[in-house]
Amino acid sequence: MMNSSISESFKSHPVQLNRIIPLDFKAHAIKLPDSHTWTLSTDNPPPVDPFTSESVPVIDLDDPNVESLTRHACEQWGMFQVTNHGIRIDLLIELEFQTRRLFSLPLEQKLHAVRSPEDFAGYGLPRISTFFPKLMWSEGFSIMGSQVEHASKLWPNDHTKFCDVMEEYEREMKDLTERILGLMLRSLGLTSEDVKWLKPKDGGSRRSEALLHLNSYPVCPDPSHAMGLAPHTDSSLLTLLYQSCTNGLQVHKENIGWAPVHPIAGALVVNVGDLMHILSNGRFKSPMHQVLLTKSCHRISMAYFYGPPVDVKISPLMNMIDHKHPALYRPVTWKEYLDAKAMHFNQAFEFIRNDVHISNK
Ligand SMILES: C=C1C[C@]23C[C@H]1CC[C@H]2[C@@]12CCC[C@@](C)(C(=O)O1)[C@H]2[C@@H]3C(=O)O
Ligand SMILES: O=C(O)CCC(=O)C(=O)O
Ligand SMILES: [Fe+2]
Repeated sequence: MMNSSISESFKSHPVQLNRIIPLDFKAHAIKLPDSHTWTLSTDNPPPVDPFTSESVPVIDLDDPNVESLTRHACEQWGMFQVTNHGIRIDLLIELEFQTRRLFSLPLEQKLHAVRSPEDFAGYGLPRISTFFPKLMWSEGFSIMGSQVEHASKLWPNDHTKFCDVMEEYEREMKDLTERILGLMLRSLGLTSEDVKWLKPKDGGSRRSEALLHLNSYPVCPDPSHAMGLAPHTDSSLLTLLYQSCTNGLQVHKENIGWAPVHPIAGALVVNVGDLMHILSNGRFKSPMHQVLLTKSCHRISMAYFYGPPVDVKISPLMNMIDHKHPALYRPVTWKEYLDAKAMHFNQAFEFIRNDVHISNK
């Protein structure tokens, strides 16, 4: 955990404090400050009508056709919701309770656990805030393991329950993410032999890594001129998101535009990450998504970013390559990819494309 890909990437690309420390949202509940006023482009088509058009697929993990449904969802959307995933509803309720408990603390108390410029863990603005002139109307808390140091700064005598819940959720997410990852790979015709790195032998540094990130989007005085989370793709292999019951998440789909991801009680959202896009040689898309705000609901969400062990190079899988489909990307570790993202944001793929960097031997 000390030398994780994520921690190493933050060390190489520190974040300025003015892109870490959130606003006191409660003190600005009446008027949106200029620092948070976005000129939102009008070239997006209006959001699709939820009753007439296609929406993000919902897959029952017990469905006999689960593999082909998964492949279709990953090729067409890069995102789907899963039900019958086996995560206990009381754990999800407790997770939401602890998350709301954290974000409802006064700002000065949350700042006791603020991230430092070279660290990924703790309280602060989304990392992608460095790429925009205006700030987003959101705050977050990043966890790897139980994050006792930061939690005990928030609640000096009363952090055990928070840490226990987060740790239990991380354990459950790890198993479920690996199960869904296996499903995605089988749906592409791959066997466990093809992806041995997925289940590395325990011990040493060869362990998959993950980050649990809690997101909070307070009620906003002027939602149409503010941004919850700007359009981005996830820098993971796979992200599992619990969005509780508030609206706001949208995913971008070719020929459709921005489509809302309607909350379904107890369901989890699965998001294809950039590394899965690379592994599948572009066959599975890592989709753009964003979060818009509302005037009346304080949205929270919990995103579990799953990635490969620190020394594994991710590149298009052999089975995805032939003379018609040459390898589009060169091999990268997760750290190298996070660094490319920290420098080039949504253009990161361009920097690891084969035709840009190396000539094929
Ligand atoms: C493992 C990850 C995933 C990161 C980068 C790194 C650590 C921080 C993560 C997030 C969490 C919040 C949304 C996001 C968009 C952000 O701003 O910081 C994520 C980002 C990404 O998916 O790129
Ligand atoms: O809040 C959400 O639903 C989206 C969060 C997200 O996209 C992220 O954390 O990467
Ligand atoms: Fe995301």
